[in-house]
Amino acid sequence: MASYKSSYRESSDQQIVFPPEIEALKGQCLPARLSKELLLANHGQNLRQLNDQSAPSLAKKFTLPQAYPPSLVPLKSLQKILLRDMLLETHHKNRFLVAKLIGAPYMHAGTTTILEDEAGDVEKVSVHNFGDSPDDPILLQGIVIAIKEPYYQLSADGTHEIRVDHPSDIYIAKVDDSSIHSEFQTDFHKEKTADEWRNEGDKAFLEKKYHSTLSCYNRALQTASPENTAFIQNLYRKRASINIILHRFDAAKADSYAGMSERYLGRNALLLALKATYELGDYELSKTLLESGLRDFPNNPGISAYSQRIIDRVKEQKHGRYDFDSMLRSVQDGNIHLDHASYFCDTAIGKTNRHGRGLFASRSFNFGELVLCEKAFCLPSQQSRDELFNQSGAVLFSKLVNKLQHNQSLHERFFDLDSGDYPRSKLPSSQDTGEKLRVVDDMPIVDVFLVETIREKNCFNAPLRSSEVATNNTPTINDALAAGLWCRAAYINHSCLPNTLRTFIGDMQILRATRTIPAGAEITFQYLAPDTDLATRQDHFKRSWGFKCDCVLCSSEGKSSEAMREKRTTLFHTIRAVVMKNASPYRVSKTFIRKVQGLTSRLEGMYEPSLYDELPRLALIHPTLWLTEAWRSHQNHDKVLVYAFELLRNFGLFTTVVDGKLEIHRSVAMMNIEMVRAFKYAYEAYTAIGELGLARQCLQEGELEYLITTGYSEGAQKFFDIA
Ligand SMILES: C[S@@+](CC[C@H](N)C(=O)[O-])C[C@H]1O[C@@H](n2cnc3c(N)ncnc32)[C@H](O)[C@@H]1O
Repeated sequence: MASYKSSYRESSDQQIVFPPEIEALKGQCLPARLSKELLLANHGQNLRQLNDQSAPSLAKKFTLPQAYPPSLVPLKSLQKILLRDMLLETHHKNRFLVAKLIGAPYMHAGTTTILEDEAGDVEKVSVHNFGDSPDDPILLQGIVIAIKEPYYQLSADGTHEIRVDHPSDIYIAKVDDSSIHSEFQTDFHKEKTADEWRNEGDKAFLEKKYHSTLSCYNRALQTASPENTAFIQNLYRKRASINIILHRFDAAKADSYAGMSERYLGRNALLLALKATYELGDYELSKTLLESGLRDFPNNPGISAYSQRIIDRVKEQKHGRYDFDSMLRSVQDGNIHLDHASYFCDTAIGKTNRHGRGLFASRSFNFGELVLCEKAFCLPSQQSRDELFNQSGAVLFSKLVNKLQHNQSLHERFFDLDSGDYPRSKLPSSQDTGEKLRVVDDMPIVDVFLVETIREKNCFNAPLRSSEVATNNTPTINDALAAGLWCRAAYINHSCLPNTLRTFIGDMQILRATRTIPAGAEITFQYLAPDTDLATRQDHFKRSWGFKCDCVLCSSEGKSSEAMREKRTTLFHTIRAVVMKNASPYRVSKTFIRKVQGLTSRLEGMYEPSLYDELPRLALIHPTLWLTEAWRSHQNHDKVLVYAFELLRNFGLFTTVVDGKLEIHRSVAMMNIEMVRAFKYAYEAYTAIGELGLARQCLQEGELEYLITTGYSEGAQKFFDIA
């Protein structure tokens, strides 16, 4: 979680220092503006320079002096402003600027172009987070836009520009747009007929320029005669399919409904509505659409193809029944966005005593049982991961903004997430219903700074497949961790001694119980595997999420004197250094093993029994794992058993053998793949000394823990080396 620090935060943390002559311009109108010719010439030069450079990177740094809120006011309630009246370093509340884009756009960290206002003044404008793309720009030369509550930015080098960060602050003018009261619009918008716009859209579609297609279809719809319903409905259907391609599912759903006529309850419109609702995860509505589709068009393969998919999704959503093997196969084919529904209906969001909101069990869960399986709200694709390995937080941010910008129905789910003390704007309410308005001037309101704060506090780093932990401890580039966001799991609070463990297959997050969870109990997991040193781990939690962990382990560890904690940490590092000299435990002499054993016993003596008798002892985990493996390489089965059970005990899993049966107490146990290894080694050792009952029990226990730590049972036989 939270490994990426956004650039806007960096810049707001570090105040920009302006030279005095530039500082003096703050809050002033610009004394002398560049001429249109000069500005366009400079722009052209920038454009050429940019073309000479390598391709612009999506994750290129962007800077912003300070966060400012998006406009929540409809255009009709804002007052127009001209460039000449705008003040530098000022956010012009309650104002809007109407302008025509007169430069060719170039894309770097955002889209930069030149605008001209209604008085003929010109200025550079840079629009960020708009989802614009170099091959298929949205902010085309010639279009008219309104910038709501514009921010006039001054840079330390004395350059200036209109800066737009919130996509909902850009309004693209329609044909004959009365909301912006401008003469500007007419020359560009009225130059083609509806037919011509549609044909141009079709042409752009064939060239795969989907933004252009959309813009042409919009113009065709705005220009078409209202009587021409067949033409209009056809255009809605066309636009619905483009919206599906662009993942604008809300708009696709609305367009497909608008594309259904009474006479022609169109097969295509129905299929499009089915696709859009399915992609939005509304399987109940998809089911209803499917039923009418099967009734009216029984032989349509496109519609019938949804039958089994919808049945499966409902089964997953309601009962948590998944085919994990097929999920795994899909990911192996390089696909990370899996066609599965989320199961979380057996959990509930509630208030905790000290940690804000949390997620609670609505029923009891047995050890190993699936508690939740959630499809990512957003997880960048494999290609983005490879390209921008170190920038996955930036990619996630950009994808989140894009998704929210076009799918207002997802806002409640996302914007309800924790944003710490970020000052949220109060959304306006509808006069009729009193409901919060999330759309103003037909644009879903997206506060990009809020999106980033939510991302930072709520995202997880995920591998492509958690099974990698069983074979490979360091992920390869293809299996690299990428930042993603899962909205339900984001309510889960951290505990160092949690009751669940999360794993991943592609974009599905799987959560299993690591002990029995009674109904009503809070569900917790580890945000980070806790560092052995209390101060270091508290520091991680503080820096990344702003909290101090007060779990039983941290509280008890806090009662250990600082001197004792320091002694433990120092000895732990000494053991690590000694062991690292002989990195592999498989080729070491017994004398060397005994040396490590001696040091480990000393470390054990530094854990006060009064505090740790019933708790994990984190610093002892690695030494005892090493000793188990070292004795295993010498086939000393008795020693393997001693250290395997010591290892389990250090994880907080206490075992006793009573009447030839293993009894396990796991109420404070942590779990990871090393614990599964301990069971594997104990199974092998018991088998070797002929204790077959205990061997079987260790194997069964280990297999269940394998399922929890990797997410599924595939690969367990190989891991335990059993036929
Ligand atoms: C992913 S959110 C978890 C849900 C959050 N509690 C909420 O109210 O939406 C992460 C935030 O929860 C809080 N949190 C999580 N674990 C905590 C813990 N063990 N102790 C205190 N606060 C915690 C912190 O404020 C953290 O930034």
